[in-house]
Amino acid sequence: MEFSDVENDLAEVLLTESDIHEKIAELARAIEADYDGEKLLVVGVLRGAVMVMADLARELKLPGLEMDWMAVSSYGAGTQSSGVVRILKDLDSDLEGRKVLIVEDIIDSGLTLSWLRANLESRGAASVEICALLRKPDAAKVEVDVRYVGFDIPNKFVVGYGLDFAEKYRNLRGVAVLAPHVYS
Ligand SMILES: O=P(O)(O)OC[C@H]1O[C@H](OP(=O)(O)OP(=O)(O)O)[C@H](O)[C@@H]1O
Ligand code: HPA
Ligand SMILES: [Mg+2]
Repeated sequence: MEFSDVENDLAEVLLTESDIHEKIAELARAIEADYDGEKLLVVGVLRGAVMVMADLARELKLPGLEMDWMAVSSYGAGTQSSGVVRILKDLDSDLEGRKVLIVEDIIDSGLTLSWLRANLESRGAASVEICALLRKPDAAKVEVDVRYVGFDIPNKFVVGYGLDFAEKYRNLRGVAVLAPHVYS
């Protein structure tokens, strides 16, 4: 879906498809350097991280790469985190002794990832690192130690490239600020 299809719902385009793909290649090179020769398990956080996970995993040249998925939710249909993280679908993999990289679309309040990292660490993983395409530094309620970040963005509700408002706009190829009239 192109921005022009939903132009009236968007206030501003922040990142184009090519901005994102350039950044994902950059992140992949950093990850490859850190996990060279190792068996890495990438964990995509459904549903927002589907696009980042699909693009990043295909960009990574790591022969031992495995992919698994977890679904958690803290936003429901609103634009504010409820602060309560629910597991909707758990991993299929055993994490004991594994090197794990959580792949996320966005760190907003940080509540989802700080909870998720602690949860995965408690399962005996050898290491748990985080890769997030977007981060809102001004929205942090808890600090999350992220090894790989794509872009720091303003504290505005954004959609596209996996990110939704009430399940819509996930299929936009870029990332845009949602116009306030859509949710107010
Ligand atoms: O840093 P936080 O404030 O916790 O927000 C970030 C999380 O919120 C969104 O997911 P959401 O819970 O809306 O579910 P979804 O991925 O299915 O859209 C987003 O995909 C992140 O997972
Ligand atoms: O800005 C956002 N947009 C969509 N989903 C989100 N989940 C956390 N922050 C956001
Ligand atoms: Mg999510």
